[in-house]
Amino acid sequence: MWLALEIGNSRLHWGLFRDKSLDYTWDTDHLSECQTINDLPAELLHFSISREVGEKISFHTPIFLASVVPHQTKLWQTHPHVRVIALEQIPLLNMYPTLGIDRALALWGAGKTWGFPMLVIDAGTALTFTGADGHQSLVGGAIMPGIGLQFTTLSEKTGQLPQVKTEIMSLPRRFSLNTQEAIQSGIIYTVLAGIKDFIAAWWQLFPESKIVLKGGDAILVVRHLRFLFPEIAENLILEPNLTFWGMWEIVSLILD
Ligand SMILES: Nc1ncnc2c1ncn2[C@@H]1O[C@H](COP(=O)(O)OP(=O)(O)OP(=O)(O)O)[C@@H](O)[C@H]1O
Ligand SMILES: CC(C)(CO)[C@@H](O)C(=O)NCCC(=O)O
Ligand SMILES: [K+]
Repeated sequence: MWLALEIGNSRLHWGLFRDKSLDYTWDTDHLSECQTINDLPAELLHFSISREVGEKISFHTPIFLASVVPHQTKLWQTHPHVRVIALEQIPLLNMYPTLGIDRALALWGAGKTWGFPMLVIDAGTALTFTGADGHQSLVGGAIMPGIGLQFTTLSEKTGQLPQVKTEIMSLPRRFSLNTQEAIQSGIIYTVLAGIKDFIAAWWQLFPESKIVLKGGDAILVVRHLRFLFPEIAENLILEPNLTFWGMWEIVSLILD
């Protein structure tokens, strides 16, 4: 039994693995800077998870960590049972040194599960595209501000734009007559058009490629894509736990 800990820019994502199965997943907040690992033991692991999970894990349960937030990595490295997964441990070819470990793991996990070539779209804090060819070699990708970040920066960096709700249940009018809807329209339609365009460009290169979507905003993205571009949406695979599958692939090599 081991814990997978993915440290993203917004929060911590946890997974509890037993053998090949991912028994539970949950999210918690980042550790605050003043906390040390000695403050946490049980409390932290039990924080915001069910009693059922809490009883299964202890301070001694091994934690395999993949992080894209260096100062959070530092805090967790003081934990005696934490092992940090590094880019070099991922067998993907043609990686560049500053590639995010989350992107590499998600791509590796997706390719191992559904086959290469593969494109992963992560609709998280940042919205990223990451693709590999049929030889398990990184082709490359793109990074843009995620949906939540676009809303937040717009309100924070302007004098009179409000913070608007990110969860857009139904699509706004494209040409809006109020500020809130105009912001939603601008962000959601350009994000969806951008995703459609990247997918079209990828399928030009790799017509047979599967595409997998993950991240905090993935469900929102798929819902709207279904409405606007159903032929694209029906070919997407939604897998919230993609990074954990990538971690499982790597950790089972280590534990063998
Ligand atoms: N409960 C939630 N807490 C935080 N963000 C959420 C939540 N539900 C949906 N979101 C959305 O998810 C996005 C963040 O995605 P995610 O949680 O995958 O990010 P992350 O922790 O930074 O991971 P990554 O670094 O892989 O992007 C935000 O844009 C936010 O709008
Ligand atoms: C792009 C993010 C923030 C997505 O989580 C992360 O993968 C990261 O910090 N990447 C480093 C830069 C890169 O992947 O090229
Ligand atoms: K940064």
